[in-house]
Amino acid sequence: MDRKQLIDAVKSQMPGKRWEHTLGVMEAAVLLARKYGCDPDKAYTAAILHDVVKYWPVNDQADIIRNNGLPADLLDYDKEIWHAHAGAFIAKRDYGMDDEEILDAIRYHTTGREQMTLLDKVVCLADYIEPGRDFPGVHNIREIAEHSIERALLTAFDGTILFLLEKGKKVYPLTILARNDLINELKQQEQTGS
Ligand SMILES: Nc1ncnc2c1ncn2[C@@H]1O[C@H](COP(=O)(O)OP(=O)(O)O)[C@@H](O)[C@H]1O
Repeated sequence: MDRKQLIDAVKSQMPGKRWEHTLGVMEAAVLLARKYGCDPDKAYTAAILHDVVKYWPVNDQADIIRNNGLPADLLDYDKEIWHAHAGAFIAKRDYGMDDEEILDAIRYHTTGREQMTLLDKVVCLADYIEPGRDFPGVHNIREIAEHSIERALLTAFDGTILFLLEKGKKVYPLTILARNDLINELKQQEQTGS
């Protein structure tokens, strides 16, 4: 499948509004990749695919997780996070995506994870700050992203965690682990002056 075919195929899986969001993530991911030094092509491809199953019925997303050995604990948390893991599985099965770095970036784009790669960070942050996003605090995260991808992502995760706490919802622990890691990374950067 070439790039154009991939774009057309993924576009057909979602309503126009969500496709506009995907276009925004593609744009933001390429800019972040260029700025922070990871492969813009991989960032672009991961961004195309990141929400591929977002608009599939949630029962189908749950079945993908249940029937293919994906982390079953996801199903104990908000269904909003299922599409990332299910999406990585479908990207491989139905779209022939076999680049593990790209699959990881799709898989962890909503929750993050420990030891996030630069590509993981780029796609995850692009999802938060793409031009169509308009939630309280997004301008601040965009500004921080001008000088630190780790600090911007930390601020974004803090916002998501606070949002979930305020709503009385459970927090999938991977986001806490991702946050802890980012704090460690920032501390290290401070110590080494990088
Ligand atoms: N660690 C987590 N635990 C539970 N829910 C989470 C967690 N991280 C994110 N979410 C939920 O997922 C939502 C993210 O969805 P959204 O930004 O629409 O994802 P995407 O852009 O990938 O479709 C958040 O609003 C939040 O409700």
